Amino acid sequence: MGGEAFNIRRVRALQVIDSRGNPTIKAYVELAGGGYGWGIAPSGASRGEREAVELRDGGRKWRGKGVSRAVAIVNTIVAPRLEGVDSRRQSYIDRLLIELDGTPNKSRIGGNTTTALSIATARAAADQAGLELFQYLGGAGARRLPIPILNVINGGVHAGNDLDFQEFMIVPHGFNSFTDAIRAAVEIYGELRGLLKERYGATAVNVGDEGGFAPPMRKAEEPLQTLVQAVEKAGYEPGREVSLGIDAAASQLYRDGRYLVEGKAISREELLNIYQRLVENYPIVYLEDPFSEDDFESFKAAVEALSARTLIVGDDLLVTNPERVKEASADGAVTGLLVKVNQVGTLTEALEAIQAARDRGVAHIVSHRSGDTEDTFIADLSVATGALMIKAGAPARSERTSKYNRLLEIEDTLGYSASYAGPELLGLIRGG
Ligand SMILES: O=C(O)[C@@H](CO)OP(=O)(O)O
Ligand SMILES: [Mg+2]
Repeated sequence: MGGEAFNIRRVRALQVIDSRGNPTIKAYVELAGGGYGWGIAPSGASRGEREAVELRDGGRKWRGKGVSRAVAIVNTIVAPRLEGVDSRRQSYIDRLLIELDGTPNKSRIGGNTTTALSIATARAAADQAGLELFQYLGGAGARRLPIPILNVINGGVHAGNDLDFQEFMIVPHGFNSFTDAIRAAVEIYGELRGLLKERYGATAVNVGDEGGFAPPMRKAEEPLQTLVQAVEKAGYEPGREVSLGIDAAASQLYRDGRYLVEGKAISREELLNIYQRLVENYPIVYLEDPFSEDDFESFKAAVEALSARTLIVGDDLLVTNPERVKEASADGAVTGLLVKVNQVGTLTEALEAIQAARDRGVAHIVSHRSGDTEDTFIADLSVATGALMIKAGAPARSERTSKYNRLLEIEDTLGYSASYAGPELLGLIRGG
């Protein structure tokens, strides 16, 4: 196949909408040989302060959230620079975008713009090569399916209830395949719906941004207890087959050195005590952003106190930034990295962050955003990079199920050569 076939012939962008009904940018890349790719930027609500900036128009149209400026930047400034470049040179193209932007946080051309372009480029090159996206990105070794961690009870800024912590997840690890894990998750989700309806009435099973329920609960014990019941009712063993996870998204709870939990401003030590109690009483294996994005010391304390039982994962703390990952991993502030391409803005930088984590024995978890779309790129990315887990919301709402469905398809495509990360989880935590 001639090298020229991979050259970029045309780059375009368009305004589309995400799962919250906000505009977002979709980029298209066409190659000389006919290869074709697209990518849509997702959008977070509980954003880290150090994330790449989303470029938005302001004003009255599209409720001020339009991305027509970002679209215009692609069509007039970026497109001429990328045309003629070999689409397989992902890192060169991403560097070009970084240089075109020229700011440390991508505020000029927008992290949303670069994310959509970066994904579209990878997809086009894979298409031209005639490879599945996960195989193009990950090679022959990419055949392990990640553990889905499903946010089934929502709180924090993702829901209108009084739960302080943002996400309560089920982690179906004790299975031999991704397919079996998803089946269990769906069964548990169904049992949970029944339990909540019985207890709180029909409105409690309205769903939050990520497809999870948002029942009128207050204390963290309530969702955890209910989840254990739902796991048991579905016929699975809590802790052995299905464990639990929390994303506290604690930056959202942080005010002047204290954390607002259950209506009180508590100290970091008191918050750590709460986690300790929860981890002792419930089969929690995943704890994300237990402290604020500036509270490195508390993350370290959490790793010391809790890492024999649960992963301590940095999201807002690390913002998928390779330098932050190096620092936090070397310092023992995390045992897990949450990966969101749009937090840093390019695929190349996200891959660097993953490499930095891997080099330091830190597991990585590929993640969606609370405002997401039909783009299933993260499913392929998780398999390509050998992620331990994927966080993609509840098994409801198509922008969430599309990721799980893509992984079901990948497992099917791989056939006998597929493996599942689940059975390794407990050994990995206990051993580390
Ligand atoms: O905090 C998180 O981990 C994410 C995704 O669940 O939320 P958001 O996209 O709003 O940052
Ligand atoms: Mg988070």
